[in-house]
Amino acid sequence: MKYIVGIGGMTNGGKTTLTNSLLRALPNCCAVHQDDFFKPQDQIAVGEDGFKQWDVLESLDMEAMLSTVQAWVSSPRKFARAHGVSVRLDASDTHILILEGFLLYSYKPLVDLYSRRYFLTVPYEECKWRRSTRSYAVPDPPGLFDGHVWPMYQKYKQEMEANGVEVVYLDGMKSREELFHQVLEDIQNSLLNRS
Ligand SMILES: Nc1ncnc2c1ncn2[C@@H]1O[C@H](COP(=O)(O)OP(=O)(O)O)[C@@H](O)[C@H]1O
Ligand SMILES: NC(=O)c1ccc[n+]([C@@H]2O[C@H](COP(=O)(O)O)[C@@H](O)[C@H]2O)c1
Ligand SMILES: [Mg+2]
Repeated sequence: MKYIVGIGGMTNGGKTTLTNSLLRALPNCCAVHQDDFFKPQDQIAVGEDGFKQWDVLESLDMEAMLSTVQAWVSSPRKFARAHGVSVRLDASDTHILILEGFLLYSYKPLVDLYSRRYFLTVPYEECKWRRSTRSYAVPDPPGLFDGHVWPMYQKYKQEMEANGVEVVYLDGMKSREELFHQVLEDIQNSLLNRS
């Protein structure tokens, strides 16, 4: 069985942290990180607001991300081997792929592929604070969070809801351990119901 999990939601909600814990715990599990598909800096548009528009779908090479997912779908074993994930021969024939990123549910060709879509959120103040402690490959210029990051987050989330995309909301204020156990149990239950 092939099972695709989305760990989506806002920037600094805790997506990458949660994904790394799940990867260690789930058998035959690979991950694809949306952050690996940002286009080069010189291809990122500059908005009327003067900010580079990192937080829009057009700044990501989503076709390349889709191809990567399709490669996993066509052969999860080959994909796992190529990505250094050991395939457990004793485990049932279940293969899991985690897609992780801040715009997972806004790209039409991917949206129906998920078996389960999670969406991490934290309150505005917490998000802004966590973001201020991060160092991205391209550092945030002053004012980016309020001028670009937060408005784009709200826009895409509203679109997702208007399109009726079903997600399981996760409270990113819970501890790392609590979130990990909650999602691990939920995935395990969902797998049991399918088998
Ligand atoms: N459950 C949590 N509670 C408190 N801080 C967290 C939690 N999960 C992650 N963090 C911290 O928040 C920041 C963003 O986490 P990260 O997993 O990189 O988020 P994302 O990938 O969603 O941007 C990091 O400094 C991380 O250590
Ligand atoms: N990885 C990069 O090349 C890069 C560059 C500039 C901004 N970012 C930021 O990365 C964020 C998405 O990643 P997180 O969800 O892990 O925060 C976006 O909000 C974007 O502004 C990433
Ligand atoms: Mg991340």
